[in-house]
Amino acid sequence: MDNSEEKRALEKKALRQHLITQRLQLPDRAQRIAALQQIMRIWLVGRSDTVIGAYWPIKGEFDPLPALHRWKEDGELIEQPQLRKIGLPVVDKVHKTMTFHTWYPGCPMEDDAYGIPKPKDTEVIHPSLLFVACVGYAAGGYRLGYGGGFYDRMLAGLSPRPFTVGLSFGTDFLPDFEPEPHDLPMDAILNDHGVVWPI
Ligand SMILES: Nc1nc2c(c(=O)[nH]1)N(C=O)[C@@H](CNc1ccc(C(=O)N[C@@H](CCC(=O)O)C(=O)O)cc1)CN2
Ligand SMILES: Nc1ncnc2c1ncn2[C@@H]1O[C@H](COP(=O)(O)OP(=O)(O)OP(=O)(O)O)[C@@H](O)[C@H]1O
Repeated sequence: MDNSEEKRALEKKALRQHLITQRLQLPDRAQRIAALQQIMRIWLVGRSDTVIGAYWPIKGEFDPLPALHRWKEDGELIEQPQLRKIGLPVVDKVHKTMTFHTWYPGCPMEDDAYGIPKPKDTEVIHPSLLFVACVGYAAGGYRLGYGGGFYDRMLAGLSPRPFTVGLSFGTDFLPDFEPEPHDLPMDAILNDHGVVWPI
């Protein structure tokens, strides 16, 4: 790493820390969460996916699982022939890879190498739609994550790629974010105000 790259990495680290602290302290967190739950549910009505990937929330991330669980139950009401499935990420810290495994409420869980709960011994699934947690987001659908590069690496190796939807709070917008060559933009970004990408 040369000096300018090192400076950039340190700035990104500080930015992540700032955004995570701000997110944990949001004074109107409950209202923002309620708004984004509604927005997610309405957005999902227009989609025909049957397998959706999401995440187990950490560090004050928005929790996508209540809206997805309702989406799953709605599928049973309309008797969608193929049962709807929800998956959560399982990471391999050594090879830096990520797969998705079935999750259901009450599913046995265990901690992954980063201390994030993951489904224990459930089947691998291949989501056509992925909800992705954002630490920050920017114009063009760009996302700042925790710095593992798991989504970029996984998406770069998938064909066709799943449709990717970043979930964020309005306070996480980064007006000056400069994407790096490996950054793959999200297909859409939702926050507590609605669909903010594409605009
Ligand atoms: N809830 C949730 N689960 C998720 C993700 C996510 O963003 N949110 N991921 C999305 O990818 C994957 C896990 N990604 C991770 C990426 C980095 C670190 C991590 O520990 N990073 C170092 C800092 C690295 C750096 O800044 O250079 C650290 O925090 O010490 C942990 C998990 C899969 N599961
Ligand atoms: N397609 C790829 N192939 C190999 N390495 C990659 C690829 N995409 C990203 N990386 C590496 O992953 C690391 C982290 O990237 P970045 O800082 O963009 O993470 P992030 O998107 O914020 O984090 P995350 O996706 O884990 O939440 C970088 O060092 C980058 O070189």
